[in-house]
Formats: sequence, C-alpha cells, structure tokens
Amino acid sequence: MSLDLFGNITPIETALAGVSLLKEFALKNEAILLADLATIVTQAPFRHMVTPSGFAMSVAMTNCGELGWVTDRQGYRYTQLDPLTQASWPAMPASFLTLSRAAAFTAGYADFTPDACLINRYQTGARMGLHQDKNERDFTQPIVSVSLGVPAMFQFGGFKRADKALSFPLYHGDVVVWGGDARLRYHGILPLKANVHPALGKVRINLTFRKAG
Ligand SMILES: O=C(O)CCC(=O)C(=O)O
Ligand SMILES: [Fe+2]
Repeated sequence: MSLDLFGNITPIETALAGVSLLKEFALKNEAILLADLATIVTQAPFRHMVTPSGFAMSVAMTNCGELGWVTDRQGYRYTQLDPLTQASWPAMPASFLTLSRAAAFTAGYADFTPDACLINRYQTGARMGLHQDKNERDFTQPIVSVSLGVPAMFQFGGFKRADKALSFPLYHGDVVVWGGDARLRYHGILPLKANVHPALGKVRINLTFRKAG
C-alpha cells in the first residue's frame, strides 16, 4: 500500500489487494542504477528471445543475479548460465538489491532477497501480452518491478487470461510490488507509444526482481 499526494491510497491499490504502487521510489538512486545497468548489458547483451511456439518477443531481455529467466523452443525457465555466452549471468549489483529490498519492505515484505532480475527493454511498439509470473518456486515471495525511461501502460487482469484488465501508467522511477492475493494475477504492458526520456532516450527499461529458486 502507498499514499498519493493527498494521503489517499492510490486507486489501483484500492482496486487490487496485494498490489503496491510506489511512485518515483527508484528516482533517488537513478544515477547508480543506470550506471550498473550499463555495465550489465556489456556482459549480457539484450536479445530477443523466442517463445516456445517460435515467435521472437518484441521486448529485448537480459538478466542479472544467480538465476536468469529465459525462453526458447524448450519453454520458459530459469538458468544459471546465459545461453548466449555460456557464462554466469552478471552478479546483481548492490544498487539493484538494495532498491528491490527497500521496495519490498515498504510494501510489507520484510525479508525479500531476490536471486533473479529480469531486465526488459521496450522499444516503440514493443508489448508484453497478459501472462502470469509462475516459473518461481515460492509464490509467497512478491514480484518487485521497476520502471525506467519512457512511460508505459501496465495492465493488471484477474486470474484467468480472459478476465478484464485495469490499465494504469508507469513512469520513470515508479516501482510496483505485487504479492499475496495478487501474486498470480495476469499482467502485461500495452504497446509502447513513441516518446523520448531525457536519460534513456526512446526506450523503456523494466527491472523485474524475483526470488526464483
Ligand atoms: O515491463 C513490465 O513492467 C512488466 C514485465 C513483466 O511482467 C515480466 O517481465 O514478467
Ligand atoms: Fe510478468
């Protein structure tokens, strides 16, 4: 739960139990986050992974942490090695770990220790269809999701793909935490509108922290 400028619970939190929207929570540490991100992508570059049915995703992805989320013809899963380089995924930087733990703590999860951070890069038109995050072992652990760069419309649906979804915008620095009753809600990102962010240019970057293993 978090409060808006007037001390009210934000509308999205009123509608969705188990969702916290922490506006601009990541802004304080923007510079170090972006510097650490730049280092990660030199070691594990963004790539368009293929879904099990053989379609290249419009979102480009990489990972840091002990485990990284991947998809290919074999399916969705977490791996210790980057399939592109056969090297371990880059270590999770202290700045990422600290931010994700602070956000989880603020949302009511006192002992969140992510072992995976999926890094999504959206160019204009890129989208992520409604899906559940369910490749993790322990659904009592939340998802912590950090938005950077160009704004995007996030969708929260229900527990079936066809359930009606609520949409709300996410801006640079916003953090969403979902767990508990909301942990397995369908969610996604609508096609990214053309835009420019002063620090990141034409893209949106999303950091999704999970306790996967
Ligand atoms: O980009 C986002 O905000 C959502 C990403 C997401 O749902 C995921 O990576 O599983
Ligand atoms: Fe997701």
